[in-house]
This record gives sequence, C-alpha cells and structure tokens, in this order.
Amino acid sequence: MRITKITHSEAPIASRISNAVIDFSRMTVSVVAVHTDAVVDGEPVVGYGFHSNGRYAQTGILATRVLPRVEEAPAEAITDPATGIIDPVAVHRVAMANEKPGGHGDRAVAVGTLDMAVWDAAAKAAGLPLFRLLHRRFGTTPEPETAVWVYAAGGYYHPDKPLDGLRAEIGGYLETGYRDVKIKIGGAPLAEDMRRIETVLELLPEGSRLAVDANGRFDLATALEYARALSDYDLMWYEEPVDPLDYRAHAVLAEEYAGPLATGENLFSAADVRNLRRYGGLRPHRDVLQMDPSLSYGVAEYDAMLRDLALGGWSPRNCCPHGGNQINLALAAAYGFGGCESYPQVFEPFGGFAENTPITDGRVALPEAPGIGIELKPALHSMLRERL
Ligand SMILES: O=C([O-])CC(=O)C(=O)O
Ligand SMILES: [Mg+2]
Repeated sequence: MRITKITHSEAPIASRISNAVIDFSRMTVSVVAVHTDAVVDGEPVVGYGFHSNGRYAQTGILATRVLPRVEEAPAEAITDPATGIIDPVAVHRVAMANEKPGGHGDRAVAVGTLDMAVWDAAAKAAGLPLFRLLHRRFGTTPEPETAVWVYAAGGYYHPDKPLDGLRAEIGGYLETGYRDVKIKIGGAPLAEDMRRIETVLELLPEGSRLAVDANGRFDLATALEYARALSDYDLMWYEEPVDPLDYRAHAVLAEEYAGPLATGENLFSAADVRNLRRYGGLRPHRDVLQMDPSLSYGVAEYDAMLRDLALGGWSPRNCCPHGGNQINLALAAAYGFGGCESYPQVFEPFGGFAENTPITDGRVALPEAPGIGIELKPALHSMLRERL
C-alpha cells in the first residue's frame, strides 16, 4: 500500500456563536485526504481527516512541513511490514522529523489532522472499523466497547438566543436521546450565568446532568468566586475554569471546589499532560481529562499521554475527549474512556456521529463500517469529497 498523494484544503465552520473567550465568526478548519493505491471493493482507499473546532486551519504548516515529509518518505519507512498497510504511528514519526520539543500549538493541530486521515485509510485498507483496529493495537481490555456515553455540548452565547433559545436547544438534545448536556459560562456576568444554569436545570429530568465550560477565561479569584456559586448545584463538571497551562491555579481550585473539574482540551502534548498530572492537583477519583487527539498530534501522542497519566493513578475512564469527532468516539471505545463529547447542533457538518447510530439513553453505538465512519455522515463526506 502506497500513499499516492495527499490533498488538503480549508473549510468554513463559522457561526454566530461565542464562548467566554472567542466568537466563531471567522473559524476555519483544515481538511486532509490521504489517497492511496490500495483498492477495496473496487474503490481506491482514501482516508479523511479534519480537526476539532476552536483552532484555525493549518494550511501553512501542512503545506510546507508536515505533508512534504510524508510524501517524500520511502514507502518502507511508513508501511507495516507484517501487513503491507500504512502504519500511522510511523507516519506520525516521519511527520515530526526535524521538529524541536516544546511549543505545542498549531503544529500539533496540523499533525493531528493528517493523523486522522492516515488512521482512516489504514482501517479501511484493513477492512476494520477504526475502533477495532485501535483496540488491536492499543487496547488493554479483552474487547472494545461497542457503545459509548456521550453528552451534548452547546449552550453557546448567541446574540439572538437568550433564555428561550437556550431552552429550545437543550430540549432538542433531550429529545434526540442525550441525557447529559453542557453549556458555556464566563461570557456574561455571574448572575446572568446563574440564570442560564437554572434555566437548564429546570428542564433536565431526574438523572440528567449539566456541565459548565468557562473556556479558560477566569483568573483564579474569579474562578473561585464561580466555584462558590456553582457549589450550590450538583454539576457534572466545571470545565476549564482557568488558563489551561496554569497548573498551580488548578491545584488551588481542586482544594476549594468539591465537585468534578474538567480540563485538557488545550493541552497538546504528552509533556503538557505530564505537567498537569504533576502540578495540577487534580483528583483521579473525580476529575475529567479532555485532551483531543486531532488537536494534539493524533493517536500516538494520545497513547503517550495515557501511559504518563497511568503513573499518577489515572485511568482511561477519566478521559472524555473534547471535539465531538468520530475518531474520538473510536478511541473511547478502543481504550474504554469514560465518554466522548458530541456537538449535535453546532459545528455542522462536523458535529454529531453516524446517521445510522442514534443516541439512545445518552449512549451511541460504534458503526461497524471500515474506517472512522465519515461515509456514514453524508453531508460531511460529500463536503470532503468536493474539497479534496
Ligand atoms: O467552545 C469551544 O471552543 C469548544 C469547547 O470548549 C468544548 O467543546 O468544550
Ligand atoms: Mg471546553
């Protein structure tokens, strides 16, 4: 199996929503296709990748550094000799040649995007759904999970959507089969945020939970003020209260706030995760880690994160990746994560999962089609085919 070409493009993912720190009016996303000479059922194998919302398209880094390295690599350097199929871990190594440690940011997004496409191609060539391929390579349990807990992330600030719009949005998630939901905080004064929280809590039936996400907006004093107010509610978690790299502030908050804290979506390397484990004071029996492979160099780096976390008593059950991607769902099933984020109504056509896997009682089944399952999201698949 050989890579014949790699194409990439930028897709819009803009919308009028905002969280506490950014609006999404100019948001873009990189999309990548890895074309190969492998043929399955008469069709050439093409793997697709994209990255999660929140980071902009990475055209320059892909075009000038990451993709040329892979395109110029000899086939033997990126192929599994046992199967003749592309080895995504080897591709990751080649893509990272001549890159110094530290400074993980946009480069991690570029490599993570390519990584998704390579895993999609490798799984299609192997004739396996990605979660089964990942489980064979990395799994520590006898079998992968075949369904995963997911929660509906939304509740953004929207100029035309005060409390009525929020009610309608959350009601829609519950009707679709989600049990648990997440909304934004930190983009309005505390009293207004509390009204938003109470509005959603009034809607939630017994057994449903609400998480809140401040997107790293607060300084420690404000984060503590919110923590005191949030302590009145039994929240699913309080997410990214402070800057993601301020480990000491996390440690102080973890002493003060008894409920679960969540963070990690803006940690893009195993080295950053090690620092969180060492200095963040988070509690493995309670807190939630949300690193997202498409933003952080992909699956091999995620595996390194998990191996480091295990040293501090953290298990895959603590992980619930940001991003609402199908690859994250596959990883969640392969490793046995606690769950996976979902964006059922935002960030179309990237949000949500396969059309043939409805959400049932807050869980979604893994599709058995080979690859990530992008073909089972027809709007996404046709957009990727058109651009790539
Ligand atoms: O608003 C965003 O950037 C996305 C986010 O934090 C999340 O899904 O947790
Ligand atoms: Mg978040």
